[in-house]
Amino acid sequence: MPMPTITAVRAFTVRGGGADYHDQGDGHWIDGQIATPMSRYPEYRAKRSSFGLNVLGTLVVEVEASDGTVGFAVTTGGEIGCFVVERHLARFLVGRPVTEIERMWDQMYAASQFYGRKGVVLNTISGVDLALWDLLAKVRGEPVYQLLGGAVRDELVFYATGPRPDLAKKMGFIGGKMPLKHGPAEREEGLRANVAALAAMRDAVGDDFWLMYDCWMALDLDYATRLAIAGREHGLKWIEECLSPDDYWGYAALRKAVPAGMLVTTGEHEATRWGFRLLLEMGCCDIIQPDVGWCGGLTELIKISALADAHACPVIPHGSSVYSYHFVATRPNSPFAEFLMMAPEADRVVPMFHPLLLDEPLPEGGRLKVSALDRPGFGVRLNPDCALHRPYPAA
Ligand SMILES: C[C@H](O)[C@H](O)[C@@H](O)[C@@H](O)C(=O)O
Ligand SMILES: [Mg+2]
Repeated sequence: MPMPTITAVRAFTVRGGGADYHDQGDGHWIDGQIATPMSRYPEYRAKRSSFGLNVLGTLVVEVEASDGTVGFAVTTGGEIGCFVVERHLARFLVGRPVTEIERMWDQMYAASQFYGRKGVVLNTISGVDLALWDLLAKVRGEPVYQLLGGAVRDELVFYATGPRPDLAKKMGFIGGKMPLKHGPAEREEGLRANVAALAAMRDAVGDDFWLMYDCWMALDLDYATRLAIAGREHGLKWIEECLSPDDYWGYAALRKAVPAGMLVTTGEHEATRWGFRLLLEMGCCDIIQPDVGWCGGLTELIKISALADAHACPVIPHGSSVYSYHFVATRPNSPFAEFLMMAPEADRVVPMFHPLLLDEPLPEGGRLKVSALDRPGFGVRLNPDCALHRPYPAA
């Protein structure tokens, strides 16, 4: 039976949460003081929105097939992403059978290599790829994870990211990853405050609950090494994304410098099998954390994950709601997942891409039954109350 073909591709942007989950407005922990590469400039230290962390906004990609089925996905990409989709990538989709995801991915990547390869262009390709997987799975009437080889576990278990691991423990999560507050520009006083905050949280959660620091590219090798050594006595399980994503050499050195038993993790701002090949072959980290909405989509994450598995390196995707859940359910080397606490005080479980997606499944007791994913596609709907803007309608 011939498969439907793609008849239309549409790209929208939307503000206020959604896939650009850093776009939260005032009073949310995720826009509080968190160390970043911009923290060396005091005027950009208090809030990450001050230097534009939320500048892109959400990209919504819709792909419609000849039988009327519509697949969609959301990622971080905004108007730039809309331009790339409608003025460049759509030509590789329209007219193609919904099954030819590999061909469409290869043409999107090869055709944009002269200006893409990573960053917002790979975010955009990821968004298109996820929409294609949503469309194909809907045409076949199956959840995406069933197209990926089926579940290898009955439930997903999550660690929680946010400033309140003490609350996350009470909610049943297996660990808590805190954003690092102070960077090297705040010198010894800042380092002591980072360690004191970890020590206080360790006292609050007890010895067996995982505690991690997310350093969001803010550190240098010396500072990261000293933080890791100081964190050891407080049971710091892993130290995440300490350095620039381009400093593969620094990560390789850091991994040799940290105390035995402490893990070095990174990857959320890396893209494609080639970027992750560098991380793996240079011995940069113990866990890779690709974001399926940024690394190239599911089509690329399948390749990245197989490469990591050959290196015995776990793949714990950066939190991306249903888009990572459907993947993690199917991979033995993805034994747990990340859940970003998107309530402003990190004190309750709310949908990660709130308010943009309806039917987003939520962990209960820090766990999510794979059966909660048993709806066609990724199993979510766009919230009709969220105003979508289409800046580059098809010419
Ligand atoms: C909490 C971190 O600062 C980032 O906002 C977060 O998106 C990312 O680094 C993560 O690992 O969740
Ligand atoms: Mg991170």
